[in-house]
Amino acid sequence: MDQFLGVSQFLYLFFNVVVIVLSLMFLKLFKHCWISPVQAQTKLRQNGFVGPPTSFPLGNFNDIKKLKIALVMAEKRKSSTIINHDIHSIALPHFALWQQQYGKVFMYWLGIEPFVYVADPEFLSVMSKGVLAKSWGKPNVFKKDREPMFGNGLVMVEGDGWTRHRHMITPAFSPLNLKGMANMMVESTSNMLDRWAIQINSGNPPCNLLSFHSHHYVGVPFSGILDFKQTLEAKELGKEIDRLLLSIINERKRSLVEGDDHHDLLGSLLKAEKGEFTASELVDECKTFFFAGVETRALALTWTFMLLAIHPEWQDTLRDEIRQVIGDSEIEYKKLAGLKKMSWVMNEVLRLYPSAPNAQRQARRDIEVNGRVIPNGTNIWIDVVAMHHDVELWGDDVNEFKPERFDGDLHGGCKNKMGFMPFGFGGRMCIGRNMAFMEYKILFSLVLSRFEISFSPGYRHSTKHVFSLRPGYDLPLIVRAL
Ligand code: HEM
Repeated sequence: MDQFLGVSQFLYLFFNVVVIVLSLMFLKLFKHCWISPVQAQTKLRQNGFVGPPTSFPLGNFNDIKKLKIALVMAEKRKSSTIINHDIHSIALPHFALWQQQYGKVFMYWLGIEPFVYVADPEFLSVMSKGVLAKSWGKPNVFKKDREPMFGNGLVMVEGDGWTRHRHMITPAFSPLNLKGMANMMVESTSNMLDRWAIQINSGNPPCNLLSFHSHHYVGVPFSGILDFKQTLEAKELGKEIDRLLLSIINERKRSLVEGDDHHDLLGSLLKAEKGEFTASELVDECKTFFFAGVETRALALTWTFMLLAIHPEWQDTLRDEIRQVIGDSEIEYKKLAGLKKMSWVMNEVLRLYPSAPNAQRQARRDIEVNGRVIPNGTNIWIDVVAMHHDVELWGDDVNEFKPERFDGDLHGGCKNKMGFMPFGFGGRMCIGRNMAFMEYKILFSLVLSRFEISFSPGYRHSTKHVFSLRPGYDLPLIVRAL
């Protein structure tokens, strides 16, 4: 009997502990999913942030999805020959609609995460003045998705860690190191163009330049749950890339000790950081260089090919400049600065079709902007496409391809300097921008000296926003040798 009482008391105690643990877990979940979002919404509303009605637990996901589907249907019905650079409502239909209803700063929700949308450069300018670069957060909600690509590299790292990483990496992008990389870029581009020439001679001239961009897909918040298989695949791929990079880094370290110099980014980084990064930090930085640098550059090149195909007069203008600045001699790093019109073209391409169509931050403390408080933890979505296509900032010709607007003006005549930000803003501005300009100038100097570009009749103009801003369809071009 006593034994039976002992067992039943134990079961009673066990049951109570289970109930208490489950209740605590439920309360934690309830606070995270319900109380905290309601508190955040109340605070944002009290501070004057309004936005589209939201519902639990998806926030505005369904509205975004519906608008995108409606757009795809409309696009399919549209004539295939129209090329219109007024792309904001095509790439980001939900933001275009909400902007009409709520203005250039408003609140919206991705699931249970509050976002403040910003397409007002004045607001952005005041907001960024109040926060040190190292004190900005990157939205936690995206971190899981981006982990396989960036790890805890410079794009994602925060606080003093960011200051340390940025300080150690900056020398790798110095003019001296870029100069060392220039010859390698000339050589590899020339080899690629030789292959183009062979392709053309073999009677296969149209060239689909979409091969320039990679096809990785980056999910949106909750995609881990909604698309479990893809998340798992991304994780596996991330691990495989880590292993591969680690073996390359170890090999490079060995050859550096033996005095074997490499003039690429990893070579420059290893020389500059003097062993202060751990092996896994180096792996993360290599991944970061690849994913932050490759897709953005590939898209800048892709959109430039498209715009130069529409504007053969700009191909001629650039050819004249290349003849004057470089002539028949080899391309040298120091001459590239003279290609001013090429810089205008690159800026104008990145204005109309920014490879990085948004910048994101997360407040790590309350931020006051003109008397309104963005509460700690709020995510901030800066819509670069909207600002680059804002008629109030650029004037009536905002959607025209006019590289000359950058003649003598780094901001292309934009009424607010923060309105043009293809490389981001503040201390976290793109570390690779000078490298990107160098590579762009080398590539187009070589391409335009040898080839003429025009559209293949199959081209259909459209844009698609999947993390970056990509062409909606392939980009078939006709490439003719000059
Ligand atoms: C056309 C080419 C490129 C474009 C349009 C571009 C654009 C951007 C943008 C918009 C940011 C975010 C800045 C912010 O959040 O305020 C960024 C950051 C960054 N970019 Fe680029 N980028 C390009 C090329 C490159 C290249 C070639 C590399 C390196 C090889 C690179 C490495 C990075 C890194 C590491 C960051 C993070 C910087 C930090 O947080 O301190 N990018 N880039």
